[in-house]
Amino acid sequence: MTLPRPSTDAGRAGLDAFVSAPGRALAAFDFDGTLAPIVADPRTSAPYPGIVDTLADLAGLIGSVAVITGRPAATAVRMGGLERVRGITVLGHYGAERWEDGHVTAADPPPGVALVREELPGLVARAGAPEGTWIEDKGRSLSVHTRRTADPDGALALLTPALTALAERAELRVEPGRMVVELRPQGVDKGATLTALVEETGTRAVLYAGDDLGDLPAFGAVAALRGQGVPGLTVCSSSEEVTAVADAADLVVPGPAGLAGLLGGLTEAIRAPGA
Ligand SMILES: O=P(O)(O)OC[C@H]1O[C@H](O[C@H]2O[C@H](CO)[C@@H](O)[C@H](O)[C@H]2O)[C@H](O)[C@@H](O)[C@@H]1O
Repeated sequence: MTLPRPSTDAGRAGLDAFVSAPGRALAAFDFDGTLAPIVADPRTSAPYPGIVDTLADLAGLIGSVAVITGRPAATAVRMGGLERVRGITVLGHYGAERWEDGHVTAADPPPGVALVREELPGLVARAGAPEGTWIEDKGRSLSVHTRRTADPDGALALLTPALTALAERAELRVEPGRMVVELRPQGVDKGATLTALVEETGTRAVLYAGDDLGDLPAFGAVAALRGQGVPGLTVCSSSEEVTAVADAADLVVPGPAGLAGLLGGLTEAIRAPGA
């Protein structure tokens, strides 16, 4: 299997460094839209067939593997069967939660989350949310999904002003995503989380793959790490729903299926260098 060629010089250098010194490489992945295909009902998400086995193979060859997700850490582990990947770190809620070896550590959520939990159903109803709008309560954040409405973008446009006002009152952050708006605690994002993990693990080459706007801070972190002498590769799991991520990536693969191919190619390239 031939490895795809990143479109940027920095991405090519990142890929070369990753494959040539795998023992100090970190591969980190978003979950929904990256490891798991997008589905209409978030409660039914599942990894792309075979991708977790491929990830487990790769994990045995490189320094560190992580998933950094907007989901609660334990939810991503359960939905993904990620406990099968030896040594994996799963950072949930953009890094506010950490799952390792079956244990979750996290600080308490700020009080604004309880305020949003109380007020969100009434606010969504008063705003005239169309049928199919769904509130996902993730414990330390809440998301309003519109994918199952007749006009998801229109529903988001209708609801976002009121959601933004509620987030301001609750001192929470508004996180836009694929047919979803999330109200979540401030002070953490995937970029800071990835940077901290790179420092903690002594990583010398980093790969980050994502598909949505919430992944762009991690792409920014890879760019900043390059400036500090850590080569890196950003990978977009592409969709027609979000083009900004492809625009920012060194390498674009066609969705989770394309990522599965890339992971297989990396595994082969590390096992048989120069083949
Ligand atoms: O950081 P991620 O792992 O990508 O999580 C981001 C959000 O993913 C989920 O929503 C998205 O995936 C759903 C299932 O495919 C889809 O129905 C929805 O439209 C997407 O926005 C999840 O439900 C959210 O809580 C996550 O924040």
